[in-house]
Amino acid sequence: MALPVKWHQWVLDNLMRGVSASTLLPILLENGFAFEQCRRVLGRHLPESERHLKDAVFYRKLAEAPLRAGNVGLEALESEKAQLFRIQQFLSADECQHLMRLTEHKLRPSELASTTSDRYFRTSSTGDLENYDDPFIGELNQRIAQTLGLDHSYGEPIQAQRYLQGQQFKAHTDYFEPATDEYAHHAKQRGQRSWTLMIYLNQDCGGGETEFPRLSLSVVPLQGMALLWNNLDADGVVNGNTLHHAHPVSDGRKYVITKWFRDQAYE
Ligand SMILES: O=C(O)CCC(=O)C(=O)O
Ligand SMILES: [Fe+2]
Repeated sequence: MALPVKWHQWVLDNLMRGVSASTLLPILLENGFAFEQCRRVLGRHLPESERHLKDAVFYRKLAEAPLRAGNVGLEALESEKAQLFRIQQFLSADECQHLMRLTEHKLRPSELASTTSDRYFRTSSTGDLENYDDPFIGELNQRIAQTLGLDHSYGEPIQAQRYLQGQQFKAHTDYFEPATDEYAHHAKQRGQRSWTLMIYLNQDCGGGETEFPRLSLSVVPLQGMALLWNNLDADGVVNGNTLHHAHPVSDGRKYVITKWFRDQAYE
């Protein structure tokens, strides 16, 4: 993906004014653009020593991580426009029941990383499962990290989401939009979001499908099934094809687990 036109022009204007590519590169990276995107526009202006950052290797490894983790039952739902997989029976029915009971314990209105004036954009409730002194949460965190082939230090705290009838999460991406306040605020400490792993805890609800409109794919909740996708491409550039919409629940309740990983670990 090329840089947005406005930023492309900003780079060209600065190069014309004599600002060095080495000065522009860190500014672009700080605003959430991937090294590969920057390299494409800065090209030969970058000194030889800065043309090949380690990042390229890091993001390629990140993209391959779940494939290298020796997962049984990893099925690709899409591999060209995005990396999207499912694993059926990732959790047993008993484990799902246990997590739903925990979730009911303490819920808060779900938050949004991006700013929108639409009060109905995300109407579910969130449970912060890490706050409970429950040994299964640690085990689940470990199972998720192992499945993704990533160290748990890259993970955000595990959450559950509960949707009552009529509740939904409208079309959004899980990554932070580069060059926005949202990116500056959320990515400041631990960088961009990379992989998402979510698990459906029940299937006895109407509606609640997770639709990926740019992949022409709609996933119906199935108890215990995990969906995992890379919010970045293999160059570390945010992948807009991962746009997804948790459709309104038309009957009953829907429960899911969500776990996001970052491209920087906890210190
Ligand atoms: O509930 C779903 O189907 C999707 C949830 C989701 O996209 C999210 O929490 O970011
Ligand atoms: Fe999402």
